[in-house]
Amino acid sequence: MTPHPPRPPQADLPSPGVEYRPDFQGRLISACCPAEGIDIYTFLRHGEQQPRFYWRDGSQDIQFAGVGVALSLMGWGEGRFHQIQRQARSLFTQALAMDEGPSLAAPRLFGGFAFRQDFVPDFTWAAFHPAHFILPHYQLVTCRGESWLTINALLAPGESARARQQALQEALAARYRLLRSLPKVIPAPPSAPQVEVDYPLSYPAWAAMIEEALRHFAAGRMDKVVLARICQVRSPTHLDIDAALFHLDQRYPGCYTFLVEPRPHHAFFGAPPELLVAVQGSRLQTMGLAGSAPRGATPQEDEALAAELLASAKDRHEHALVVQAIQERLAPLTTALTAPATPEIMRLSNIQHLFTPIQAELRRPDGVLPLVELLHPTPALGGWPRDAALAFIQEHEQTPRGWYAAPVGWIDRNLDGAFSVAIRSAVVQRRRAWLYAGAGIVAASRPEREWEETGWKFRPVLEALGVWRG
Ligand SMILES: C=C(O[C@@H]1C=C(C(=O)O)C=C[C@H]1O)C(=O)O
Repeated sequence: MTPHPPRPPQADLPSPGVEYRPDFQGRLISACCPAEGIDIYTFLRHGEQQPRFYWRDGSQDIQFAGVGVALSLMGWGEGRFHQIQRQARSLFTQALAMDEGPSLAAPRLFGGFAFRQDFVPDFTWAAFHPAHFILPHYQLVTCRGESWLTINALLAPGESARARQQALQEALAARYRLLRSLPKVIPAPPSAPQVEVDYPLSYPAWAAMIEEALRHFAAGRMDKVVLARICQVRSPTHLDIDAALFHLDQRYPGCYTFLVEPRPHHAFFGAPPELLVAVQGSRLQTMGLAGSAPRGATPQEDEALAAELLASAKDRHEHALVVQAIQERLAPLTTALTAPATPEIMRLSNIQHLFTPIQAELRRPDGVLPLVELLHPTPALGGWPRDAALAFIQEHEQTPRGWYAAPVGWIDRNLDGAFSVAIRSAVVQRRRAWLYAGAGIVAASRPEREWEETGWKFRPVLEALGVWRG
């Protein structure tokens, strides 16, 4: 008997029957129209019985929302980034070019990745996958006073493009009229007075995990690890995600508010301040964000806390590891890599951080996903060295991270896009929410201070759910 030839690496092979194939499932066809007068929260509320997506980049004054599914793309294991890239490329290169609107209105994929490639959905993350992107059936984009409504679908092999285009335009016009006729939704202020809030990880267990990390540092096995804990909220009534998003948009205007709800009532949302990476053509933007201090009660106190943070050797070290790792990973792929030598302060309603903006030009632009793969997780969410930190997290954190601290964002038809890291976030199923918050641990960390810091980081989502209790 001849021996079997060695198996080729599995990572990059298409999974037959699972990966999107334009010749089987159909080619992308879409139509768009200006959507003057349609408000994004009204659009989202109207779609609440369907999968929904939302993304807001405060720095660009841009909001995207999606409702329903024209196509789902998934990826598994080590090859998950490549699998999504390959499917997105076939989707957009094979798309039928009809009714071209402005690039703002063009079809986009929304989604993200689990923190780990070996993610397995558990009860909390039942509707999530290791990599999952959705081309929404309806998509609404608003940017600096302009808004566009887009309808996306797949044209089955053999189907008439002209007839389908006509049908899509009629459906789009009908949806526009319907959305215009609905009363504008202004989500009520968050309020959940009778909720139960608990923190499943006790303080002694947290302190023991940190002491163990300190022993690893002392033994020279690691320099930094980001450790997280969770907060569980149970409410007698449904938690109002739309109100939470609205609140986060108002309260954290510079952050990246997101919602990924792949199945109704399985919503993952949050308002991270941290961009993992944005790519447009050859232009790349990212940041180092690590090192945290509370906000002061007065402007003077705020300034004093910021000055203390900038002068803290522990926080500067924690921050420098992030900036160095990002620069090292990007260096071979980029030119004109710039990062100021001294961090700035990023001030949010609940916290202040050390922040280093980083820019570069890509030598061989190929969209955003290869950069997401390269950078995730930075030492701001994993640690340093990466493998040792990830192994430590896997062994010692008691709750799987799911999609917490992982990339969420969007991809456009050029495969460009933007991804934040899904922190200051929660996964919500009707009356229950699980919030995640982590902190970077280095040799000079103290368990009680890091416990307190994770407490400040729960605050945005607790407030957004109407639950904040000092
Ligand atoms: C891990 C989180 O935040 C990260 C950790 C920080 C820190 O340790 O100072 C700061 C910003 C984020 O990169 C979180 O919010 O859950």
